[in-house]
Amino acid sequence: MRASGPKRRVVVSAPAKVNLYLGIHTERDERGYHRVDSVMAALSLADTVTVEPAGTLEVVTVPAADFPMEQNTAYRAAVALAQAFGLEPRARIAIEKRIPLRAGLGGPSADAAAAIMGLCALWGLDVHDERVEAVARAIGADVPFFLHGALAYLDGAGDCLRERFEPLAGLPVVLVRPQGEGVSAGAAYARFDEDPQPLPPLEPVLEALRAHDAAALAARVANNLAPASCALAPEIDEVLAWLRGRPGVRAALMSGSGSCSFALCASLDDARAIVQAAQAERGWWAYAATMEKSGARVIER
Ligand SMILES: C[C@](O)(CO)[C@H](O)COP(=O)(O)OP(=O)(O)OC[C@H]1O[C@@H](n2ccc(N)nc2=O)[C@H](O)[C@@H]1O
Ligand SMILES: Nc1ncnc2c1ncn2[C@@H]1O[C@H](COP(=O)(O)OP(=O)(O)OP(=O)(O)O)[C@@H](O)[C@H]1O
Repeated sequence: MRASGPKRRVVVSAPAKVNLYLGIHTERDERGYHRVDSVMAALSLADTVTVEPAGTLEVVTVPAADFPMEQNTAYRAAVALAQAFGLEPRARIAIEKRIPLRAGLGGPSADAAAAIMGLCALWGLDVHDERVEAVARAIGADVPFFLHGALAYLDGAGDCLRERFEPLAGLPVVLVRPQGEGVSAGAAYARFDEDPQPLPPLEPVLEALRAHDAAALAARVANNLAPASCALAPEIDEVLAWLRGRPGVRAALMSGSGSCSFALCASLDDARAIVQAAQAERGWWAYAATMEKSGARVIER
């Protein structure tokens, strides 16, 4: 029988997300962060984060990152978590990357949430402790979502949980990211400020999710950050127009700050056919995902 107490090696799944609704307000908080209404869904596309004890703090990624380890959200999360609890951040964190970067799929945030979850298990901390929540929020606006489940509405800076919904687990979602640099979230918000867009209706989206109604949801998804991101990366519009003309697409929308877009599909076969066509006809990155039933979660310890 396994002894209770701190665990020795923990493997955590770090799922990507899409924003089914993103409404950016012009109002900002004391940090300069915009007020945001955000509805996010976790997906079956995921990084894998393995956390184990070590002499110092080390973060390695596969494939290797092109930026210093100290800038990795998982590294920053480990330092902040240890500091919040008066511990030394002694751990090795290995991240298998599958979620594309600068895509609006929340990869860096998911990795941070998974690292936090793994370190809590390793160090015997309660992941529901409010200090853990504060650490998550300090690392990135999307990080708290991944600690809270699979389908949720958040407000504040997009980091305050307001409502959780029964996951639409298994719902097919195809992801398509055009070639190019992608879009950084900060750049998209800065562009938004130059030409703020009206808020789309939020309540109909929440009603569709409360009713667990995927068809009603598809008619209501919206993102008012999309015009800003499309101005920075016009190829996003090309992807959206292409997606909307494919068989089986119920709705297509840019995720988060882009440059990845997604389509809610009638079937997984439709999603797979779209992946093939996106790769063969356009050379775009594409992935046939489904909605998940949980956010970041321990898969092995
Ligand atoms: C676009 C979204 O992904 C939608 O889910 C998020 O709003 C962004 O989440 P994120 O990548 O975790 O964002 P962070 O790393 O916290 O912030 C990156 C930058 O985006 C801007 N930012 C982010 C969130 C927010 N509510 N207002 C902002 O203005 C800030 O300039 C910030 O410096
Ligand atoms: N764990 C990580 N994985 C990938 N990139 C990371 C990680 N930690 C820090 N980064 C940095 O974050 C940058 C991407 O940030 P950005 O917020 O634009 O990403 P994103 O993939 O669009 O995610 P989001 O949807 O949360 O905005 C990378 O270019 C890299 O420099």
